[in-house]
Amino acid sequence: MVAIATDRLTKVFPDGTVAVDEVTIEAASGEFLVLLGPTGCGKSTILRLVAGLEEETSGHVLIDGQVVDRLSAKDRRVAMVFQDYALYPHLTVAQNIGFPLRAGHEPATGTEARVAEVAEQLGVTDLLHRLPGHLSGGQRQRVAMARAIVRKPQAFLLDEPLSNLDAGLRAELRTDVAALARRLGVTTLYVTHDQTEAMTMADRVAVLRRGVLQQVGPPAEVYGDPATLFVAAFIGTPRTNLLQGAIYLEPERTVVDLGSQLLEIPPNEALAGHHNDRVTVAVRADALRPVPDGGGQGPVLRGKVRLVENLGHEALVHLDTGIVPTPIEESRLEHPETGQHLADVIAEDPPAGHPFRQALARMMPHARQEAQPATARTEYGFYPVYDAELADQPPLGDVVVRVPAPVLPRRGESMTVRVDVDKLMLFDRGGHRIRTA
Ligand SMILES: Nc1ncnc2c1ncn2[C@@H]1O[C@H](COP(=O)(O)OP(=O)(O)OP(=O)(O)O)[C@@H](O)[C@H]1O
Repeated sequence: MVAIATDRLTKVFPDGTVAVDEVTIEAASGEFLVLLGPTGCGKSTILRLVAGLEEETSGHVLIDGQVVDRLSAKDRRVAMVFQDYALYPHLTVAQNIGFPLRAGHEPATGTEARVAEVAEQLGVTDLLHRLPGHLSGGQRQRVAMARAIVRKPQAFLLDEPLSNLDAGLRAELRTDVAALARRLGVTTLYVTHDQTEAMTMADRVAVLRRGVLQQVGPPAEVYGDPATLFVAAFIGTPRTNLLQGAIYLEPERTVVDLGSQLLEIPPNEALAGHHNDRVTVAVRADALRPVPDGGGQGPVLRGKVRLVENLGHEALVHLDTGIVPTPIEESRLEHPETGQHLADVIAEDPPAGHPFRQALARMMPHARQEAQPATARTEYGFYPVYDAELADQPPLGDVVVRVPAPVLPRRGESMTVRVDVDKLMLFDRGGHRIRTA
């Protein structure tokens, strides 16, 4: 098998859209590399450039170490599978799978055996005589995969192949697809905007934003050690709490002023140049643990319960802490999962007068009552920035905490959470990580 690489690959469309911006990545031979990012970040364009379906503006595509910029799509020997299957409706499953062999004028004798072999690998042997119209979505996708591998490609390019399937089938197929790629040892580039898919399938994940590569690493690394604020925000469910703050270095302690509350953090040499700097504190729900009111010793945050999302085995509790979140300057389109949270829908989208928002507000009449931009209330005097253009109302100081069932708090109750400061992540104003470990 062969490695697939891009070298400062750039694509600017005629209308000036920079879809891919100097992206350099390499999928090692046999590796399953997932390109992850929100809608419009350039994932599909990268795949199409690698496949030779699109011409790069600058930079190179390398297959097996060779620059293939001048090779036609057909000569690159990579197989691409799209989300919409694109099977021929009037051909049977067997004919669909065998189509690339016939189109490639390979001897008919070998075709049948090869079709039978890949049908077996994909578990579609029983369907060989059916027409695509008589298959389920999952079956169609298996057939599309079978057709893609029938010519023993050097690499697999998969563009959101599971996104048309329902959730259950998607979970099942994602295991199958990853297992198949590994069994065949084919180098695979897999595009998705679904972080669960990326985290469960990938050897490594490449996170993209607006055409720019943010970070490449194994799933545990991009989750646990994000390089940029965007990666921290995009990966993780529930969404990472992103809080505006400022750092104060004092002889006897190091403090992050969060506007309405202070958090003492361990002194760290990496912070030496950051006295007085505005930062974003990223804290995932797993770094927060409810403690009895008062909190005892150690760093805590305090807030009022604003919303309890009961998930059965646990609940996600939204605390109004008065701390101002850092806006991530992304639209809902860029972050499709956001829409699943009712509170976020109300907080972000659609605009105030919209009937949908009014309907939601009737369902949750108290949801935004206390909205106030936080102002300095600590001795350090840090004022968070509230950008009125990014939301039509001041954001609530929402911090999301996991609380195990069955003892769930109620709305309006006070709550104290202990912060595991070793898991705090700090980002500078440019969104770059300030590494403290
Ligand atoms: N032919 C084109 N002409 C102009 N702009 C284009 C063209 N194709 C794509 N784009 C733009 O390039 C950017 C990247 O598009 P691309 O399809 O690669 O994104 P994506 O990350 O795959 O998104 P999705 O998940 O929605 O498929 C987008 O802003 C898109 O609107």
